[in-house]
Amino acid sequence: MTEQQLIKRIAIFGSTGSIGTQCLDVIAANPDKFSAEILTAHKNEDLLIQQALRFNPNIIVIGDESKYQKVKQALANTDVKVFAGEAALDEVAAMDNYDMMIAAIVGYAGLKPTLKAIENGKPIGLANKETLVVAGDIVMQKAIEHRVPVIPVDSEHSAIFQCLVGEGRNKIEKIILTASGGPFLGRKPNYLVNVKREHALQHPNWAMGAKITIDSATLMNKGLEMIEAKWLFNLTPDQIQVVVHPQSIIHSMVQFEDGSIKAQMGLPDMKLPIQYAMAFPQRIANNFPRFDFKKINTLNFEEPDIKTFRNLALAIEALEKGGNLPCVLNAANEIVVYAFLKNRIGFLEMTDVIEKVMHKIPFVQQPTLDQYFMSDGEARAMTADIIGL
Ligand SMILES: NC(=O)C1=CN([C@@H]2O[C@H](COP(=O)(O)OP(=O)(O)OC[C@H]3O[C@@H](n4cnc5c(N)ncnc54)[C@H](OP(=O)(O)O)[C@@H]3O)[C@@H](O)[C@H]2O)C=CC1
Ligand SMILES: CC(=O)[C@@H](O)[C@H](O)COP(=O)(O)O
Ligand SMILES: [Mn+2]
Repeated sequence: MTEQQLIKRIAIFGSTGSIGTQCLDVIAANPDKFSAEILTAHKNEDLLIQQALRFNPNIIVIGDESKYQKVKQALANTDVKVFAGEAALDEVAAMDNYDMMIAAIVGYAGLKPTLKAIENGKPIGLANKETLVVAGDIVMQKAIEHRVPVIPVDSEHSAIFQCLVGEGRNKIEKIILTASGGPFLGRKPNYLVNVKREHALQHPNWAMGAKITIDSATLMNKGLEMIEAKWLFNLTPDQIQVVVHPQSIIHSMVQFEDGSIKAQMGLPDMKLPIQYAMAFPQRIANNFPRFDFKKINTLNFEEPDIKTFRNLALAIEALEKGGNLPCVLNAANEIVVYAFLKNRIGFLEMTDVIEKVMHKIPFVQQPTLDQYFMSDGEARAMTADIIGL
């Protein structure tokens, strides 16, 4: 954003998703502060067209090339430029016509455009945690080289970020990531063996896309978030603790060297961390519902059951060993979640398959970006093969 420009031009990569649509809600509520400059979708061309007609962005990208003609025709009477295909995401991320990227694509597909935006010097509002799980060392190193702020959108990491504002060089003793526990909190394997996608998609506190909702049900989401936190806040694995907090009111906490703990709280509503990342370092007044201590007067905390929810144990193993193991874990997880959503694999089988893949793909201690890409491809192929996809 130039000094004269008051409006921050936002590029939403993944505008048709849960985060993307809420980001557009924030833009719609603050037309004096933000505009939607770039919007991208993968398959949902109808919603992308609607968004383009409403927000009049400069550029849109439809990932699925077979939908290009339909989108182009629908916007024939507008000035919106339409691009299509995976490569277009990288090309558009490398353009100069926006001030901040909101990285809201789900999964590994978000990595390359986010890297392009960083190389292009654009600040990132990062929802796509998989980007840091796959190649966190390279992504954060590039962000430092290009002096690009990576501001977390993920609610827990936004909470930690907010707790750290004003702390300067004060040392973190540990962070405490809160986990809702998902829809199966307290359940044991004899119950989980039979659960189906419809039940697993019922998150108790958050309405989110399908992939992250299944990750929350298996506790893989919290494992991915531990790895995400390591890279965002430069932490060692023993500085990252997970606590189950079923109400999702405390979004996470930081404990400092003197033992003092800071928490960030609020009702579970992703518009708040999205807006915070977009407006940082300012806070913007809004009419989002407020947390009322008189209405919810009990906040509970307990240890995560990693013997039952073994995905979290696998993610901790990947966090501790590092190298390409988090990338392999992520790739295998993306495939098993896809298979579970298609009713091709059971809830507990997901963990067994991920474990096999993690222990079969050759370990690389310090991968290059190309080696991360290769590990991702090998892990996906092996996972699909084991499942029989
Ligand atoms: N939802 C939430 O509340 C939270 C989400 N996050 C993270 O944010 C990210 C987005 O999550 P969420 O919004 O729930 O996901 P959704 O599934 O709701 O949306 C995903 C978005 O990515 C697009 N997309 C999917 N696959 C591809 C692909 N291969 N190439 C390009 N674009 C693609 C989709 O396009 P289309 O719909 O057109 O196919 C859609 O716009 C995830 O990494 C998630 O972990 C983090 C914290 C909270
Ligand atoms: C909203 C958000 O950030 C999600 O990642 C959320 O935290 C999922 O909840 P749990 O993984 O704690 O169930
Ligand atoms: Mn989260």
